[in-house]
Amino acid sequence: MTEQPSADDPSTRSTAPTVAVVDAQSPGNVGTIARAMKNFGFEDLLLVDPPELDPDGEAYGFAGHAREDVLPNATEITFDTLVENYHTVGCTAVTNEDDRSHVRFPFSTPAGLADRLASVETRTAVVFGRERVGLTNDELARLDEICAIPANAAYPVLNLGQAATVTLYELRTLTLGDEDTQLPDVERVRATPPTEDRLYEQWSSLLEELNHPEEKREKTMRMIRRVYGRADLTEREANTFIGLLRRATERPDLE
Ligand SMILES: C[S@@+](CC[C@H](N)C(=O)[O-])C[C@H]1O[C@@H](n2cnc3c(N)ncnc32)[C@H](O)[C@@H]1O
Repeated sequence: MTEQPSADDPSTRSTAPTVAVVDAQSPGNVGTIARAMKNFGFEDLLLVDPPELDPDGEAYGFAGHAREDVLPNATEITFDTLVENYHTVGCTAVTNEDDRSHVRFPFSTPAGLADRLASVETRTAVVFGRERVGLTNDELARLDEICAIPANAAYPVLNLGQAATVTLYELRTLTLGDEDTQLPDVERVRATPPTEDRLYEQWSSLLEELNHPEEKREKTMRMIRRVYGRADLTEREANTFIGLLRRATERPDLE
């Protein structure tokens, strides 16, 4: 682990948020967070009172490819230096039982935070707390803002690694462009109006073959249009339905 940074350290000038963990306690949690950081394009990990990170231990075992960079480059920092040098966002569960004038209010969701941070160039640290007791009220009171993941009111407290993963997933828009994610950019070819017309004509023919009652046909056709309208069919899907409907219409046992 490297020494704590000075305010002028160029490695900490990135506008992508830094991730900070206060007293992570379990090395496994540090590894899980480092891996989530690598998955979602975050590089700078700050650790306040970190546990021992043995290269043959859980932290490196859980970190996946982050064992090559995020984890060995993690920096130890004091809480004081963290709050002095960063715009700090404290992540904590918030419930209806919390006093509204309390240090947990007001709060953003991770998605709201991502939107807001997109338009500011502040050196931000997203701060997570201890597995057992989270961030203390005294610590939360010293942070600039609060972020809470909306979860089940009956049990909104995620474990540390999960909380960091969900939060960093939402914040990925600050670090990864579309071209940086692995999902292929497959062009979705919507069914063209002439294909849709052929689809509805084929349905009409089938209703005819089925001797569907005349007085119901208009309503039935409207329903079919609405269903396909909501389904937002691709050209290929529409053609598959046309083929199936044609085969159904031409079945000799319908005559
Ligand atoms: C297991 S939790 C700590 C539990 C502790 N009893 C508390 O209520 O803060 C560990 C860390 O995960 C994060 N966390 C857990 N649930 C969260 C939520 N719903 N929203 C934001 N952060 C959360 C916080 O950073 C918290 O300090």
